[in-house]
Formats: sequence, structure tokens, C-alpha cells
Amino acid sequence: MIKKIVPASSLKGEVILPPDKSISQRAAIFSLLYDGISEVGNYSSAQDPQSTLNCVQQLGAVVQERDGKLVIKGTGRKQLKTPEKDLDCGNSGTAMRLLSGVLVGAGISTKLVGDASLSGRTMTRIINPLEQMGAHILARNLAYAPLFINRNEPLKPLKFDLPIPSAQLKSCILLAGLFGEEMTQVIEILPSRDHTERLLNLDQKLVQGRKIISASLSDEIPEQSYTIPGDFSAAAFWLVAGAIQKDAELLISNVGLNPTRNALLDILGEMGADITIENERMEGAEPAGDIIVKGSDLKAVDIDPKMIPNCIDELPILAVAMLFAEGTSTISGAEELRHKETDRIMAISKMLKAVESSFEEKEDGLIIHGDPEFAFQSAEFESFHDHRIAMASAVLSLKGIKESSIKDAESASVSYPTFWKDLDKLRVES
Ligand SMILES: O=C(O)C1=C[C@@H](OP(=O)(O)O)[C@@H](O)[C@H](O)C1
Ligand SMILES: C=C(OP(=O)(O)O)C(=O)O
Repeated sequence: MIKKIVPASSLKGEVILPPDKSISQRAAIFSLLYDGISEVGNYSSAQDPQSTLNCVQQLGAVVQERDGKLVIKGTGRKQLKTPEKDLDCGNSGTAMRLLSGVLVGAGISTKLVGDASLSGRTMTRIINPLEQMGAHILARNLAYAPLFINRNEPLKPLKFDLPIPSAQLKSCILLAGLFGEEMTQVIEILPSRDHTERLLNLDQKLVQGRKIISASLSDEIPEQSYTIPGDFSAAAFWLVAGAIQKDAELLISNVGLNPTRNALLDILGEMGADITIENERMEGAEPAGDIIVKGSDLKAVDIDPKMIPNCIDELPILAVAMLFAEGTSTISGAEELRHKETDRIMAISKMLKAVESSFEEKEDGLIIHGDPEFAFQSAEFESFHDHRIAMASAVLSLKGIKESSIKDAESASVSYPTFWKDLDKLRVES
């Protein structure tokens, strides 16, 4: 689908976000592992969480909808079923990596498949440690899906220093570890999103600035009954859209505010954005609140590489904010972006090139020469079938002089099925 976007003179109104994608997927997987019934409110209808929900049903979870909640009867760790068909993770790296951990832990032999994008993303990062735990994993060219997962020997505990700050890798190993008699430990230097530790209430210790997270069979899996907050990574599009539009005022209600996820708030704050947080509260184990953003003058910023894991999915839209900020901004230490749904450094570069802006692409990031008066006529954007690139291009399109277009815009549904409707609702026509 090619989406045409007419520029807007401003943005006004209230945004109701899609439920958090990372938490939804964990709610499904952890409910499967809980030996009892969980009631999950506000589960995401986006493609990735729906892929995960289908997979957990194939593994034995019984899912019903009641009063807008998902009622999930789990199998517990001992009664998981061997799926009759391949587990299809669709576009979701989170589904493939977290489920691989569960399958290895449970000793279930099965095949995991994904779409073309997911089948092009490296799985070596999980294959190596899972093989150290006793798994045997066959992968195309030793790295790519489909993955044939098998474990014929006893599960071995692992003490694992995370070689990259990845919440998917961390969660994968901890999930496998939850099936072991002996304790598995993951050691994290740079904090990545901590939904797994929070929702499973895993033991965590800080030792000389490193976080050590432990998991074993003796950990009880908690019931997963809570309401999932709105997705901060979806809010990011409106935070930037509001910040760069003159006279904009957006209320983004019920946003997940997990501190390992929301570095974008600090970054936009440093850039001079007018952002207020209200009504802060807890939604189960996760903090949430409402955010008001108003249009303002932005200045350039250099992102500390240590912050990258806490804003990794927000970097495509942050690049748009940088384009309208006074001065030169830099993103560095973000090579992980090259391993997402597409090579996102390349995709951001193409987006910035489509509007003829001034920037440099680096191996691990970008240098963007911004200008609050930056203007372009119109552009034809490629989304590369990547939801975050499609939505970032849409926010940029609102600033054009004439209509722009975005290719394969339906990819937004991977995380945000109502994005295009929300855009129409919030825009104030030029
Ligand atoms: O654990 C998760 O839910 C996710 C972790 C991140 O990936 P990595 O762990 O590969 O960095 C993030 O990019 C992805 O959107 C969701
Ligand atoms: C990278 C993402 O997701 P995943 O890795 O789960 O496909 C994302 O949603 O931006």
C-alpha cells in the first residue's frame, strides 16, 4: 500500500496508544509458563503480539477473550505441548528469540519460521549460548531462520556475560534458565529494557555496576494478571511530531514509562522540547503516566552511546527531530540498528536523503545537520517494510510543502494498527 500524506499546519488532540508490544509478548509467553489462569487487560492487536499469541496457543496455552481481557490458561513449565505445526513468528524478533529460550528450556523439538525480514536477521547471538546450555540448533547458513530447535542432553546452567545490550538475548537465556535445576545467570553491563525481570520478579543484584539476573526452576512464575500500558515506542512518534510542529498540543494518555525504555524523554528534554508528564502511576509491575507535548524550538544533541539501548527503537523518529533542531546532532554506538527489521541506519539515511537534507551515515550511527527552518517540497519514502521507518517517514511528511508518499505503509500494523487513523484525527490541515 502506498500512503499519501498531506502536510499539516499543526497537531492537536488526544492519542490513545496501542498497548505495549514488548509487554504484550511477554504477557503471552509468561502466562503460558504460569501453571494457572492469568487475566491480561489491554493485550495488543498488532501483528507481532498476535504472532506470539498464536505460538503460545500451539504450545498449549488456552486463550479466551472475556470483558475485553485475555484469559490465558497456562500449562506451567512441565506440561508444554509439542506444536503440531511450525511456530510462525511473523515479523517478530522478540517472538523468535524469547520462544527459542522456552523451547530449549522445555526440551521441545520444533521449527521456528518467520517472514522474509525476520529470516534475514541473525540468530547467532542466541544460538551460541543456547548450544552451551545443551541445545542443538540447525539454522540456515548457521545464523538465520528457519530454526530447528532440539535438545537431547540435559539442560546445563549458564553464566552468561551479555556481549551486546539486548533484552531479547537476555530474556532468551533467562527463559531457558527457568527450566534448570541449577541457576543460570545473565550479567548485564549496559541496562536494556527490563520487562522480563520485572514481570517474572527475578532475582537481580548490582555488583560493581553490573546487573546479575538469576533464573532457575526454583523461581515461581507469577500469575500474569495486569493491564498492559500504552507503548512508549508508539508514543515516540507523537512526541516528536508534536515537538516539531508549530502550535501543536498533544495529550498522549496511558504511556508506559519504564525507565529502561524512555531515554527519548530525556533526550527531547535536552533538545528543549516542551514535555510534561502527569498522573504517574503503576500498572502492575510497570510505571505509566500521561504525557503532554507542545511545539517548541529544538536544539541539536549528541546521544551518549550508553543511552542507545534505552532508546533503540526510537532512533528512526529521533532522527526526524534532529533534522528540525538547530545545529549538528550525532547518534553513535548504535550498530545494533543494522540488525532490526531492516538495516535501520541505511533506512534512516534513505529517508533523510529523500528530503535532500544534510547528514552523514556512519557505521554505528548518523551525523545530522539540523535546521528549524528546514523545508522540502515533497518526497517519495521507502519504508523497507519496516513499521518504524514507515511511521517516522509519516511524521516527516507532515512537514512537507506538498503531498508526500510512503511505500508499503501497511507495515505500521506490526506494532501500531491504528497509526494512520490517529494521524488523520490529530492533524490540523494547512
Ligand atoms: O525485548 C524486546 O521486547 C525488544 C528488545 C529490543 O531488541 P534487542 O533486544 O534485539 O535490542 C527492541 O529493539 C525490540 O523492539 C523489542
Ligand atoms: C526491533 C523491533 O522488534 P523485533 O526485534 O521484536 O522484531 C521493533 O519493534 O522495532
